[in-house]
Amino acid sequence: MFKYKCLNPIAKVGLDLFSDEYERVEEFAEADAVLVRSASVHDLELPDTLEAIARAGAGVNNIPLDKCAEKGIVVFNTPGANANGVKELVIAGMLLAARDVIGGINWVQKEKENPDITKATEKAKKAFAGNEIEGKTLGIIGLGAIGVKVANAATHLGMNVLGYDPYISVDAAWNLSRSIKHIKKVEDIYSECDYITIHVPLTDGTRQMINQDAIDMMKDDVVVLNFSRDTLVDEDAMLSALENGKVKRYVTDFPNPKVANAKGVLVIPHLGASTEESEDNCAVMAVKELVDYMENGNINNSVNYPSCNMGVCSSVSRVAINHRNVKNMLGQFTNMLAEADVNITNMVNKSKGDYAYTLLDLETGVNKEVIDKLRAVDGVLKVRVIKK
Ligand SMILES: NC(=O)c1ccc[n+]([C@@H]2O[C@H](COP(=O)([O-])OP(=O)(O)OC[C@H]3O[C@@H](n4cnc5c(N)ncnc54)[C@H](O)[C@@H]3O)[C@@H](O)[C@H]2O)c1
Ligand SMILES: O=C(O)CC[C@@H](O)C(=O)O
Repeated sequence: MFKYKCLNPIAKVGLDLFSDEYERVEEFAEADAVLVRSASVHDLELPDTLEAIARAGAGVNNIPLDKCAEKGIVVFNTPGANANGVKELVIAGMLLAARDVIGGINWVQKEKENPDITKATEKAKKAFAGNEIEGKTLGIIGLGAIGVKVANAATHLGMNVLGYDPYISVDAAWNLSRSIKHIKKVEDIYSECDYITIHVPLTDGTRQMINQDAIDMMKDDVVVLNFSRDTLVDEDAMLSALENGKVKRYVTDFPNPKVANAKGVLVIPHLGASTEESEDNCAVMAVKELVDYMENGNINNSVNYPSCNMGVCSSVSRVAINHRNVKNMLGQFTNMLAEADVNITNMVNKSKGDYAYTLLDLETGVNKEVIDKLRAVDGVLKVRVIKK
């Protein structure tokens, strides 16, 4: 029986994929597997029983990835599963920045008891006139699952689209419309675009990437959209730029006390992925990742361990070893098994950065003594007997 804990509400269509072998628990400390959306895991004590965390979403800045890796806890995310939901809200954000629909709707609410509202409308509406986005230039920083979808959609709205991503994946490049101009220097995005939208993960390298220097390079009246994470933007610099008229609108999906009531900022309460479709997609992908890891030891879409897949376990026994990516680990594992007279029928060893993972299919079962010996190897972080 496996125990799982949900740190946030997770869509039922995903949870329904857990078989009777899985029990939902209320205590984090009891869980073998955890599902999470935006709740922070940083301050939680990671139990020794915990094998895996699945982030039903893309951003993993709410999870201590290295701390988890050190404890042999594999962290998954669900790449692309909510990208369409975010794309649609980015397009809505651009339109709301271009046209004062919100000001207009607020005016109607204020005037809702006015019997002459029809006549008053025709006088008042000029205050809410705006611009069209067709023909304007959109710059996209980060051409991953979301950036590519925004780019392609914007071309269909008649925008000129410039894209910047020095680490673009082959898949993303294949999916990108040919009409998108590939930009090599991010400075060109800043200087050429009427709308700029950022779709990069929050890391130490991207934090505050939209800073005073970046804003200084931007065109007057630029609209900046941030559906990625608030700390990607130096919001003090952004608020000054709104104040002095350099930036026309800042559209953000991340309310905080600084922006919530600031003039010129359109603040959305983190709704990018809040669609039934995205929530379902993320939950289904996250649960499938956890089940395959718990039952077969396979790793798909991990952000702190390598991908590793040996399919459904059909051998007598399977053992998984999470370990550091250092030399002679495999040699020690195979020697120990040979000494215990255990034949390895299939084996995969993969690494990602400082961490590695080895899956071993065995012709016979292994006893506790051998498992304890494997656990004692310097650099081994976790040993799991997936099938006895
Ligand atoms: N608002 C929401 O509800 C919501 C929903 C999903 C994702 N997000 C945020 O959006 C981010 C992106 O999501 P995604 O699904 O597109 O992720 P993704 O991993 O598919 O794409 C991120 C892209 O950013 C690129 N990149 C990384 N560093 C860069 C840099 N310095 N300059 C330019 N490009 C860089 C990567 O190469 C990659 O192509 C997530 O990390 C998350 O923080 C927010
Ligand atoms: O779960 C959510 O609602 C937000 C998800 C989003 O921020 C992500 O990074 O995928």
